[in-house]
Amino acid sequence: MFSDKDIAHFSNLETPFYYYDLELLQNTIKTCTNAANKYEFHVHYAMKANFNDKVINEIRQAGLGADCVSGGEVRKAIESGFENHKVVFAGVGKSDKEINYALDHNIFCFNVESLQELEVINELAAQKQKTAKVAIRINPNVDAHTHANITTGLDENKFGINSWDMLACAEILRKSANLEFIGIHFHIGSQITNLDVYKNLCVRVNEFASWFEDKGFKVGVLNVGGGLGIDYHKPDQQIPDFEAYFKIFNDFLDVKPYQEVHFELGRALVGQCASLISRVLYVKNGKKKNFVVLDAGMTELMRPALYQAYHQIENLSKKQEPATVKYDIVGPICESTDCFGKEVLLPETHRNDVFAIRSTGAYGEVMASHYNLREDIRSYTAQDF
Ligand SMILES: Cc1ncc(COP(=O)(O)O)c(C=O)c1O
Ligand SMILES: N[C@@H](CCCC[NH3+])C(=O)O
Repeated sequence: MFSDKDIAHFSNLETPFYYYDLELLQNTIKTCTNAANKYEFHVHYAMKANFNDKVINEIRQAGLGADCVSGGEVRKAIESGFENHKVVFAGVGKSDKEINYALDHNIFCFNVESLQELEVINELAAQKQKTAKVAIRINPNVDAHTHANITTGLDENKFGINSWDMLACAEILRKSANLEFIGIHFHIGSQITNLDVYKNLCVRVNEFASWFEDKGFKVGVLNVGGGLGIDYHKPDQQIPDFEAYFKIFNDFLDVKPYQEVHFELGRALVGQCASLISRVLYVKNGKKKNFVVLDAGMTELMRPALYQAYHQIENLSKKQEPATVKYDIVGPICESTDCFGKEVLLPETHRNDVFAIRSTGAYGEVMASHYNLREDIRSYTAQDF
C-alpha cells in the first residue's frame, strides 16, 4: 500500500507519527454519502473516533453532521464550522456546563440517557427561556456480537434509558414545558461486523417508535447510531460495504413519510485512512522470544493494550524480504500490556527499520495520552511532503 516514495519520506521524519491518507478518506466519505443518499438517510460523524482538524475538515466539507459526546466535542464541532442544526450531543454524563454550552449554541438535539438528565435539561433550558430538542436514547437490549468492552446496548450497559422506564420517561416529557421530543436514539456497540445484528436492532426501533406514537408522541427522528466495523485484517481493502449496511435499514425499518433516519458513524469512515508510523529502537533476541521495541507505544495507540485489538503490523524497510522470524512487537512504556502484537511473522528486523501499524484512523490519535510524560503525537498527510 505504501509506495517507495512514501517510505523514503517516512525514513526522513522523526517518529512516531500518524500518517493520514486524505484521498482514501474522501473516497470513503463519498461512498458512504452516495449509499445513504439513495434512501435519504442522514449521517452524523461520530467525532470521538478522530477529531484531527484535517480529518474533520473533510467530513464537514462533505456535508455530514457531527455526533458529539462531550462539551469539548460540541465546541470543536461548532468552532470547526459544522452547522448548529447538524450537531447532536449524546453521553451518559453531560454536566450542567456542557448542557448550557449546547443550549447557547442551539444544537439540533440532545440524545438523553437518563430520566434525571431529562429533568436537568428542562430546568436549564427554562432558565434560558429556551426549548431544548431531545431524543430519547433507549437501551434496546440487543447483542452487538462484538468485543465485550465496546458493546453498549445490553441491559448491563450504562448507556441509554431502559425499556421499563419508558412510561416514566413519557410522563416527564409530557410535563416538561421546555423540552421538545423529536425522536428516539439507539447505539448498540462498535466494530460490528455481523450485519444481522442490525436487523434485530430495527425490530426494536420499530417497536419503540410505535410505542411512543401510540402514546401520542410524534417520532420525527429514528437515530440508529453507528458501529459499522472495518476489516482490520485487510487494511488495503479499505472501504466498508456501506451499500449492504444501509440496505438493511431500508429493508427492516418501518419509516413513515414524515420520519428521518439518522446514523452516527465513526470508525467506518475514518478507520482505514491512517497508519501509525514508528521506528525500531531495539531488537532483543531471547531464548524463547524475540522482541522488537518500537518508539511508539500504548500512549500513541491504546487499542491493543485496552481491548487486545488486532492491527496489521508491517516492516516497511524490509517489504521485499520474506517473513521468516516471529517477534513480539512492543513499545517503550512501563506496562506489560504495552504490546502491539505477539508472535508476528516478519522479515528479519533491525534497529531503525520503519514500521507501519495499519488501520489506526479511528480511536488512535484521539486516545493518545501523555502517560510516562510522552510527547504530543505528530501527524502528517501526503500533502505535507
Ligand atoms: C453514541 C455513539 N454513537 C456513535 C458511535 C460511533 O461508533 P463507531 O465508531 O463504532 O461507528 C459511538 C461509539 O461507539 C457512540 O457511543
Ligand atoms: N474506542 C473504541 C470503541 C469505543 C467506541 C465509543 N463508544 C475502539 O477503539 O474500538
